[in-house]
Amino acid sequence: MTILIEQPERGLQAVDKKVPSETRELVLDGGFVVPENTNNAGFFVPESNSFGHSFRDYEAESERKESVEEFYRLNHINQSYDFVKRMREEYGKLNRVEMSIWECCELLNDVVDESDPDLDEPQIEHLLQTAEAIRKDYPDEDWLHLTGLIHDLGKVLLLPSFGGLPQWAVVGDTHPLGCAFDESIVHHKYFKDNPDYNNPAYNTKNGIYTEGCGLNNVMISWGHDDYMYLVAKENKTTLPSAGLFIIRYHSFYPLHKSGAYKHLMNEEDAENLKWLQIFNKYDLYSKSKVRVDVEKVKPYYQSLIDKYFPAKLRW
Ligand SMILES: O[C@H]1[C@H](O)[C@@H](O)[C@H](O)[C@@H](O)[C@H]1O
Ligand SMILES: [Fe+2]
Ligand SMILES: [Fe+2]
Repeated sequence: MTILIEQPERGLQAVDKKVPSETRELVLDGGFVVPENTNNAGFFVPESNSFGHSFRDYEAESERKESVEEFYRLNHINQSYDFVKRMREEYGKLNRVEMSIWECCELLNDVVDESDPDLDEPQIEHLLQTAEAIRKDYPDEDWLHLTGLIHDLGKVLLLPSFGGLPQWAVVGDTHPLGCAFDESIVHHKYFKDNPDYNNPAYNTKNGIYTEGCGLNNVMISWGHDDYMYLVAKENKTTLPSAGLFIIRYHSFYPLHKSGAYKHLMNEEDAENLKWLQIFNKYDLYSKSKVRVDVEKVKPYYQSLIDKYFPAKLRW
């Protein structure tokens, strides 16, 4: 089957990487049939996830509904400004493990994400499904294939050797701290028990920030996105800034799906956001039960790792 992907506007460019203007298709051709549908912008998207529900439907009755809601309750209560600040400082030291990118991919074999209503496969499958789907549609953007492969590697924070953080501190959608919690955030009602909720310094539209200050200056809830961004940056990756932006903000659905918090972006963020929106279709709609042959694709991804990363990284 073929899925048509939303078109970025013609003539607009990302900072390092020009957003291509020709039509791209998300092809999920694993030899299985997925019901398809046309969204209101005229693009084909799969109608249902592996459980037969629509994607990111947090209200649909399913075997995962209750546990996902409980996940967000804990996430919203515990992720405070102070918590995030402490985690960034602590994990910014990168003094836990030394290993290659591929070794980290293999560790994800043992990780299942409890926040995700659409997928219960080991995470390594999701990485390869995302990367391979992008590769089919954007064959020349090798940096974007690699970004797909590594975007969720930060989920190793769940493993004991990385501190064994609870799920609410690793996965799920992200949102800013230090300003009001936007209503578009999944299960928003649980924020009322967050210590920042009634703090007048943090609960206005701008909070501690100024308009256009740039997302780099905004504290985002702690998890696999920001951690992997820190790992990539501190280990001196040569990925373009759009790749780092995707890794850092791919769970920031309130921004890239709902358009909340756009007033905090600067010009560079606005350019990079176009790539993130392309990426998101692959991250979300490539989730399926179809397995990728790891050994077959490994040499290709290893060549990209060698191009953009050192052999060993500090984690
Ligand atoms: O449940 C999912 C999952 O944890 C993804 O890795 C993350 O990027 C999404 O934003 C989240 O909703
Ligand atoms: Fe993610
Ligand atoms: Fe993902």
